[in-house]
Amino acid sequence: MPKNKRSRRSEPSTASAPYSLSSREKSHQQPSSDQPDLKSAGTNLIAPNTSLGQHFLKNPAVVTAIVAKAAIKPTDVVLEIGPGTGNMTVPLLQQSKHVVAIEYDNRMVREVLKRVEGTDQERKLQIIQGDAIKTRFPFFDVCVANVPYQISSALVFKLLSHRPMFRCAVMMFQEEFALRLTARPGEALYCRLSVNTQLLAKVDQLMKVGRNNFRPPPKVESRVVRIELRNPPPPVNFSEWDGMIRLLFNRKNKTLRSVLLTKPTIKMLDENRRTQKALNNGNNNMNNEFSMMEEEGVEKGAEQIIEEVVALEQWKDKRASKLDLDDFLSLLAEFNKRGIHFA
Ligand SMILES: C[S@@+](CC[C@H](N)C(=O)[O-])C[C@H]1O[C@@H](n2cnc3c(N)ncnc32)[C@H](O)[C@@H]1O
Repeated sequence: MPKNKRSRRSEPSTASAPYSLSSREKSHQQPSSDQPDLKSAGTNLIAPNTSLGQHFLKNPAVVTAIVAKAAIKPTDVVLEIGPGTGNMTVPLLQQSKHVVAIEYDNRMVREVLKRVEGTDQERKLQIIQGDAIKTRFPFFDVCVANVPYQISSALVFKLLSHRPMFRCAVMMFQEEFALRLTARPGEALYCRLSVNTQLLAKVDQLMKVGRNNFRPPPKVESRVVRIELRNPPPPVNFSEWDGMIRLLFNRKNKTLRSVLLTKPTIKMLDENRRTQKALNNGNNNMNNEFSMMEEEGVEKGAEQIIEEVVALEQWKDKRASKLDLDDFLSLLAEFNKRGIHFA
């Protein structure tokens, strides 16, 4: 989908011109008996606002496949982000106990409501109008989303930290974003997003979805992934972890030594060290790492400690682009042991 900036308009836009279907699109919309009827979606009456990522799924087979991958149980509460005109909302309602949908555009909110009005599904649907990133998520078992690609990253991080844990999230993303989620060390797409997501969740690639399955077609191909949070979560302070990963992936192909031994990084780590020390002194904890180091008269600055760590055999000449989760976890432990903290 387009890489436009997120639009944050105070007034959601209204349709300026009818959006009519080409005959090819019409033929795509013929539902089979076991597929959702997307014809009643009314998307042909509303001009899609592409700055809100409004590319609606028009192929009922894709909708059915996504909903099937979510393996929804009749007792489930489903969270849908960006229901649009409700193409997925209707089958989700049919299979679950309750659907909470968060939609930014009030034209879409009206459209979904219109679609279920007077049906058995009406009482099972709750729509929240607002920005999904700023909205507090309710309790849910499964999340299903075909979202504007400009909020993908914020949404993934929001889901990764959501509690209580949910069973899974089945989500459509721009192809490259989806591939970043599962990229492995040494692959070109391996990045901070890959490492952070894989630390906190298991991600599976489920299917590719071509541009022509959407109306209007986005500029890029898409993929559907399933995200399952690791339970229990890894025993790591995430802000500290992310502080280190963010630094190292700023220049992922440089050696750890050259990324960490820069003036601003040393300054920042020394400041963190002083803060940590003040906090620890405030807590009057005589057993902490600083008081032990002071007693031994071995207190060092961040620069010296970084030199020491990156000279260790396992880190010598290593680059973030080639390190895996276990490597990063032991690197962080190595620094923490010496009183260096990244947050
Ligand atoms: C790609 S369309 C998908 C519509 C529908 N789920 C489908 O598959 O046909 C994305 C939807 O997300 C909505 N949206 C955009 N930004 C949003 C945000 N920040 N929070 C919630 N919904 C948003 C758009 O208005 C649009 O209806």
